[in-house]
Amino acid sequence: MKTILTGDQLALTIKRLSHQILENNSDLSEVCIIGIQPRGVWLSERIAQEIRSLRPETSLQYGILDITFYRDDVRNSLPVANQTDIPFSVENKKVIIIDDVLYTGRTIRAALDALIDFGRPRKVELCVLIDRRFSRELPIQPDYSGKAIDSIVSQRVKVYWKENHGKDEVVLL
Ligand SMILES: O=P(O)(O)OC[C@H]1O[C@H](OP(=O)(O)OP(=O)(O)O)[C@H](O)[C@@H]1O
Ligand SMILES: O=c1cc[nH]c(=O)[nH]1
Repeated sequence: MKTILTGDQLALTIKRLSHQILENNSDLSEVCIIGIQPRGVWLSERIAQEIRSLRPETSLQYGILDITFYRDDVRNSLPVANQTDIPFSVENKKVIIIDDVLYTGRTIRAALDALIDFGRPRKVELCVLIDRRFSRELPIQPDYSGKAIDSIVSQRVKVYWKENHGKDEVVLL
């Protein structure tokens, strides 16, 4: 096991990603942040919280999206859906999709399909905490990346969150 990000590094990375999103989007009224269920939501909530504290005067459009029934891969177990909550229109907005790990790109492909059911965004960007680069099976790349790592198929990135696991840490198993 190798630590990719310690708790302190993770906190700094989340701050950086939030600042980069603000740097590229001065007008937050046109922006929607959407966390991918289940694991992307831990990250998206932290980023949304950070952006709200940096821009307390604006109300951030924040939602969560389940992609279970849009996946193109067969799972061994019965699929269990999570909640989707997008209480605003994405029509003509800039949507920033947030997930914890980008590996093959299939989750994000599914997320794009699921998102389109809510309208036609003007632009969609992708923000991930860990980019397992050179592992993609689809032409999908992040616009905001916490850390890009090299890894092999037998490895797995695991992201631990205080709220769920009692600690903040990212490891490569
Ligand atoms: O780019 P991809 O290959 O789609 O992998 C990335 C996804 O994998 C993880 O989810 P999850 O553990 O639910 O998916 P997995 O079982 O495919 O790893 C992670 O939270 C990402 O959503
Ligand atoms: O390493 C990986 C690959 C896909 N999903 C994860 O959560 N970790």
